[in-house]
Amino acid sequence: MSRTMIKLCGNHSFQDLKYSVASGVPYIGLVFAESKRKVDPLECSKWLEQIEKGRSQKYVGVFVNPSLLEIASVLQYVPLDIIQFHGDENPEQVIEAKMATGLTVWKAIHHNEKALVKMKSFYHIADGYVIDSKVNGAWGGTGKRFDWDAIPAYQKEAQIQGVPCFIAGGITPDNVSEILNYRPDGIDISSGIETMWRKDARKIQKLIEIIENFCDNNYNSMLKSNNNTFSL
Ligand SMILES: O=C(O)c1ccccc1NCC(=O)[C@H](O)[C@H](O)COP(=O)(O)O
Repeated sequence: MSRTMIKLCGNHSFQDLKYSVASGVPYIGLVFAESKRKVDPLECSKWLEQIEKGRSQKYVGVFVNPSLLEIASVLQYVPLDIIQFHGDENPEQVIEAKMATGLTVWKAIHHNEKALVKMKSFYHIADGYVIDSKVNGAWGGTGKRFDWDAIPAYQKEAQIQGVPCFIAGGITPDNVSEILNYRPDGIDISSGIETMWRKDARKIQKLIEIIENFCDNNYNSMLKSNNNTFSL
């Protein structure tokens, strides 16, 4: 059983970034769309210069319906590894950006009755998905969860497409155990690791401990049920 991946999103200060990078999670999110968590590319590049991230950690830039120019103006300063499209971009726009930048692209899909059809339209285009809640007037970072019973259908579609599926929206250290029972490839969290809009090191640590314990326990019970033993 593979570990659930973690993306800590919406880092919008030097201190936020330091906490998220130090946690060792594989994905660090930066929002370049209109939001109270929006970061300025130049300022962000100065923070990043002072931070040594782990070799395998990746920076994910979150955009909402961006033009190519907008993406380029961020990439000029910030060495993003992944572009996350969090608006209502169509497949053509995502292909165009993917070709122009050569970067990995993730597509956010907002949970609703048409979401699976939308997800299918990004087959062979999106390199990963973030399934999020949609709240009027906000594209993301709302702290609101959707009906998690819908998760298996999204996971199944991502599996067919051979790409990872992150679940977002209202996840917190207090409810993450519940979502782990759905075995998501990854979780994407912003509000749930904040206190007064700033990343909270204690919440991050609690989140990671819960996920690591859950994954280790499941791995161990899987070994037991397969009757596997290690010999020294
Ligand atoms: O975080 C934002 O403010 C934001 C604004 C506009 C588009 C996307 C945004 N966040 C994207 C994310 O990947 C968040 O982690 C995701 O929406 C979950 O947020 P939360 O419910 O606060 O954990």
